[in-house]
Amino acid sequence: MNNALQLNHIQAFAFDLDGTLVDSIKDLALAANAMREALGMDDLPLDTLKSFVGDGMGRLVHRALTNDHEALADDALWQQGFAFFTQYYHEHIADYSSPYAGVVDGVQLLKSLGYPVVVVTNKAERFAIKLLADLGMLDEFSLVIGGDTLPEKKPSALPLQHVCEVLNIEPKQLAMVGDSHNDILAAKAAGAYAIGVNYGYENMDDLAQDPNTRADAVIQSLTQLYPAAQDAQMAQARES
Ligand SMILES: O=C(O)COP(=O)(O)O
Ligand SMILES: [Mg+2]
Repeated sequence: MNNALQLNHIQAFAFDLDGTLVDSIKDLALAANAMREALGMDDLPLDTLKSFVGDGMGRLVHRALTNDHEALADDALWQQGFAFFTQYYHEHIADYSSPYAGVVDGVQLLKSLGYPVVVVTNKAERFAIKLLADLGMLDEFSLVIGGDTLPEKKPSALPLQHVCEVLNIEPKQLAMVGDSHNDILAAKAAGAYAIGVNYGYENMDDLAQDPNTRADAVIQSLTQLYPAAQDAQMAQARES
């Protein structure tokens, strides 16, 4: 059981990209299967490929080539696969991808209350920027941190610590909203507030079984953040 949204100390919101802001799985899966076909392999089912997303494109290519979550492909095969995948995916990044219901409104409502909103994704930065730009969403975010922007990616605390430095806030004043264990682990490692979404690529009920990957609160739509943020701002105004 997760707690109700409690945004009283929150000054800014960081959003994960794949599985949280954007339903990108079909384009990722088509690119992974196009790569496999180019290398003479059969297609993999969408659900299998979905379980391979979340640790960046390098890992996705290893997993898609080996059809295994942990295995690493042979180096030369990986080089070939990665080159094919990145070129194909860059060209087809937004063929089928679109923001989830509630995302555009949810983000705009938070901005209307004055919160900075940023993106913290494990997707490589240039792909994250292209996807957001192609969907007309890039200008909503004051900062986009990709999986290769800093020396470490989620579940490391580093990307969220960096966001806090840039925004000049304390980690406990940042809410991280995501769909995967990496988002929750990163939030907890940084000391930020971890909000899970229950419509993405990982199952929040499964993640809640382990205290380390249990979100502080789970939401069905980003629009739910608005009334909770309004309440928090009213409580803050009463205190000051
Ligand atoms: O590219 C990935 O592996 C996942 O990206 P995400 O961090 O936006 O979910
Ligand atoms: Mg995600």
